[in-house]
Amino acid sequence: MRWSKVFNTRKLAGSPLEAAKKIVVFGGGSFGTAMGCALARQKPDLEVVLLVRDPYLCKDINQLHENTRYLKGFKMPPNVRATTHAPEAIVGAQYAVHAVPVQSSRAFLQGIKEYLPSSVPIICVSKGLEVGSGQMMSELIPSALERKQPAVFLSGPSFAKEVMQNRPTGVVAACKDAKLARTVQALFASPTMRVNTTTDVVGVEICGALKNVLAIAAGIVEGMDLGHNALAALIAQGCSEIRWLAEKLGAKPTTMSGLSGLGDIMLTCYGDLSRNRSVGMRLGRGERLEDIIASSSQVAEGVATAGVVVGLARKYRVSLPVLTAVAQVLDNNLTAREAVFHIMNLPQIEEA
Ligand SMILES: NC(=O)c1ccc[n+]([C@@H]2O[C@H](COP(=O)([O-])OP(=O)(O)OC[C@H]3O[C@@H](n4cnc5c(N)ncnc54)[C@H](O)[C@@H]3O)[C@@H](O)[C@H]2O)c1
Ligand SMILES: O=P(O)(O)OC[C@H](O)CO
Repeated sequence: MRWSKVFNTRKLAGSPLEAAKKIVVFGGGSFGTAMGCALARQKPDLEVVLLVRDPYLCKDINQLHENTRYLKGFKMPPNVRATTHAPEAIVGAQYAVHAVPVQSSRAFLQGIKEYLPSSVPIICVSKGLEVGSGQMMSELIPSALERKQPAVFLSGPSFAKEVMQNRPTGVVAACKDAKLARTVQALFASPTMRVNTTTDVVGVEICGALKNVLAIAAGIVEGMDLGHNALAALIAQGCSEIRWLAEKLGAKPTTMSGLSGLGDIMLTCYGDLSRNRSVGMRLGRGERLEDIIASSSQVAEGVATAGVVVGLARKYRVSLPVLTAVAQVLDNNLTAREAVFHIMNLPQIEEA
């Protein structure tokens, strides 16, 4: 009740949502679609354009008002449409929501940079670290565009399906420019979406990337049927490891206990809808990674990010037994059973 009162007073004329006429969404997968629809539901005359690659999916979205590949069975608001034509998608847009998987983001951004004015804020929802460069999205975006671009990093516990169902969700908008973070807060805030703000971009990004790796570990424990005790101990250890690395990178401790930290860790490690957790579950049951990836049409960012974490652990001289064991299992250097044995037989420690 209190939320909706705040919401009603905030949505006065002159708000960012009121001023917005068109928003482009890069990537018409599950989360791009869900966040595009969340915006479109708030303002029927807002034009939301999904930039997609597949002309068949594009046709379905425009004719059936349904994303038949990524969110089958959900009707999309009539003010959401799709196109495969980047210049047409981008022209006149006041904001760009970036929902392309991290490993494809550099090539994607290089491809559209000439059409995207340098003043248009990117609202990045992708979570992960780039293989090779080790960069976070806040580093990758200016690097790929070869210029400064205003960017906000929106993260937190938010399964696409539940956003699409308009179920209550809380996220955090991170930007060094607090005013821009508040603009994005006002854009997405609704009676079913709470948006906190922070200037801790590094903290929000590292938590969002590493929780995917931890969710794979949680899935492995679940898939091996090791029990509730093991799962809780693993997640607690994983939280410590994320905190150790995040602190080295300059993240704020409060971010760890916030929506993008603990909130998203809990959702992804325990929630059945997590793709990363389900990759882990299948690994824990003995399936091969190649087969799991071949049978899935959706991205599990933790698979690529796990390898990057090994490099970060080395670079910042921090011991991350659980997170680095995930990379070892994914690379076939350890079986899931060996990884568990290895972690259980590490020296007993004082809690830190
Ligand atoms: N699904 C969720 O619940 C959720 C929630 C929060 C954040 N995220 C993050 O959002 C990002 C996108 O995830 P998703 O769930 O939408 O993924 P998805 O697998 O459902 O869809 C990915 C989309 O990106 C497109 N794509 C892939 N490579 C591309 C390229 N080179 N150029 C252009 N488009 C390309 C695909 O065609 C597809 O439309 C990920 O980083 C994910 O971690 C997802
Ligand atoms: O399905 P996952 O594992 O990619 O997780 C989705 C979101 O990041 C949850 O907040």
